[in-house]
Amino acid sequence: MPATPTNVPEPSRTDPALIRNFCIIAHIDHGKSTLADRMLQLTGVVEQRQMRAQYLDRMDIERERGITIKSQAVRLPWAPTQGGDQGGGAGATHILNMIDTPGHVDFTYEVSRSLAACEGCILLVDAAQGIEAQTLANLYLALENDLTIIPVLNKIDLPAAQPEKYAAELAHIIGCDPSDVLKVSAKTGEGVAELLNEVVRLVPAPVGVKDAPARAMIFDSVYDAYRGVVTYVKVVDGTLGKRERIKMMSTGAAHELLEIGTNSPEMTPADGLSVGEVGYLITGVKDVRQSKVGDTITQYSNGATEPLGGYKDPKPMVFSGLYPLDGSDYPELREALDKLQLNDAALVYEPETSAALGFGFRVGFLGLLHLEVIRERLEREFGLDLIATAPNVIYRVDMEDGSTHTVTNPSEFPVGKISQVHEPVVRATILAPSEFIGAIMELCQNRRGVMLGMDYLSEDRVEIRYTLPLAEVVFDFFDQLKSKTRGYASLDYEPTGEQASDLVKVDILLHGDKVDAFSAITHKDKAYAYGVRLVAKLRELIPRQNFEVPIQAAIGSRVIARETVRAIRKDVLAKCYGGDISRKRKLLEKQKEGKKRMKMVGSVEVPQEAFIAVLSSDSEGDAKAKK
Ligand SMILES: Nc1nc2c(ncn2[C@@H]2O[C@H](COP(=O)(O)OP(=O)(O)OP(=O)(O)O)[C@@H](O)[C@H]2O)c(=O)[nH]1
Repeated sequence: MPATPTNVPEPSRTDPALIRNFCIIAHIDHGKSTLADRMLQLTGVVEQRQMRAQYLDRMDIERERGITIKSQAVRLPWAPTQGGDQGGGAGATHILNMIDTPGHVDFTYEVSRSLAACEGCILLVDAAQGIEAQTLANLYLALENDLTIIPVLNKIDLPAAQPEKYAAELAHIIGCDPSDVLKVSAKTGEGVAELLNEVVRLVPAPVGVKDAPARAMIFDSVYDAYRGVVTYVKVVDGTLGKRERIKMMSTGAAHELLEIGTNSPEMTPADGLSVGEVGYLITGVKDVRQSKVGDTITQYSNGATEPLGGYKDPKPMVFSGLYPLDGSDYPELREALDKLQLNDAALVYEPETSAALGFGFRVGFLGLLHLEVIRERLEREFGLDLIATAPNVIYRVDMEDGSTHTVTNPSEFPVGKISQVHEPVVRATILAPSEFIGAIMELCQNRRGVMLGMDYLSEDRVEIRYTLPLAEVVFDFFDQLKSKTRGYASLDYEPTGEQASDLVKVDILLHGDKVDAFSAITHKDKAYAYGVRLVAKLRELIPRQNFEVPIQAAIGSRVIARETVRAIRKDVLAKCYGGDISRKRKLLEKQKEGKKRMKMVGSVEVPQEAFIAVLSSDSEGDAKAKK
């Protein structure tokens, strides 16, 4: 049941001057959920007896089960002096909309849409740990969106807390006075009421044109098994009313508003939403791709003509083949992908067959993190065991006969006379303490980067900009960057087009048969190292067979590396003298078990582990060992 506070009367259409839209940004584990809990409690939207730890997270679990959905935005009524120490009676009741940002900054576009729905943010930092990479990455995004930033140190109840030290650090980074940094304990609730007062005092009220045609920005879109897609919006101009016909401005598609309302924190229907208000709407669409993050909603007739800025069509940048370990799980994999796509506008896939891995899908992702999240969800939520082929980007291949091929799978790289191969490039921005400049430059140089510039943000922090081939970024670049900078560097990149490069396809042959799953497109200078490394790795992983198995790496018909797995099946009974039949049986059973996990590739048995080991993300072109 909606827990409507009894003590605070709430106006149905809020005066924009009384609205404050804010979000909490923090490094992982710095206490964002705990602080949100305290706010729900203090503002009375969740009654004491219903309160339990991480209230909003609890809804997350429910959402997975399809019962209710996670609140992307919670409406909190707050009269500024309530619970504060100013005294003098309660002020006017304000509406604070706390907007959740997607957890990871790698989904920069989604995070920046959530931030665009706010006028201010709380920058939460653990008082025992100080600023971390994600704090900074989020902070810079908030600054880009012109948000008012309220610096807050959390966990001041901890004995290890060093509030003075970290207040100075925070103040230095955002350019305020250390005394402006608030200190709270989300655990005990100390300082949280004062923090809410500061949100009212410091965060600007939203501004918009009340009588204009409606313009609402979609900052999140969530699929719910019972209600279809729930779209979270911030109304920038005008008013959206119940049962109104609306239009998605990027596609022109029309929908009827079946329900509109706010979350406090359960969904509460309302008559409409107007300037500055944040809430949800339901149109009955069944697929988030029809209600895309960043799009502008307006009235169907006499609507706005100019969309709000910032809409980008999600475009897959990285592709990988996903195959069930057990071929009979293929229908389940298809079903799982269908389900995930309902909630993920950026996920695209099509069926694909591999001689080595059987039936699977070629799946397109926004980036490597997106890939990992999807893979993890397929395995965790749908119980699938998967093999993912090494991720690759999209290549454009011009042939001498004038034709052009778009390649999303290395095994489809055209044969014949190629005139030029183009690959996507990104503009990468790396922020890190200046002591790591050398290590970062070395890494970028190794990845075929071209430096664009470098600036000192403070005396010991730098911003380094590079153009890098996307293919070099998607392979463990972030991991390498983190390990070379002790976790301090943050990385952001955006696509900036493509460049012609000297690229070749390296094939791996087992006993003369090409193994499509191991084909890779690499820079010519790295092809040899890739071939040698892969072949050596496979030799270690492929057990001896009844016959000799040559393992070769080749560019076209030219073999660049070769190893051999010598013949002879391992006789597991060789050392087993005498007549202990049970021991013999055990050994044979064990051998049989091992064989079950083999895949036949042509005439060669390859253990699953070989695929997994070879395709894991450290199978990178340059010979740098992963730390
Ligand atoms: N002592 C103390 N512990 C706190 C405080 N705030 C949060 N914690 C603890 O810190 C841990 C992380 O808190 P969360 O609220 O889950 O952090 P989060 O930032 O939401 O983390 P993610 O949801 O994983 O990003 C939990 O074990 C909390 O109990 C605080 O003020 N004092």
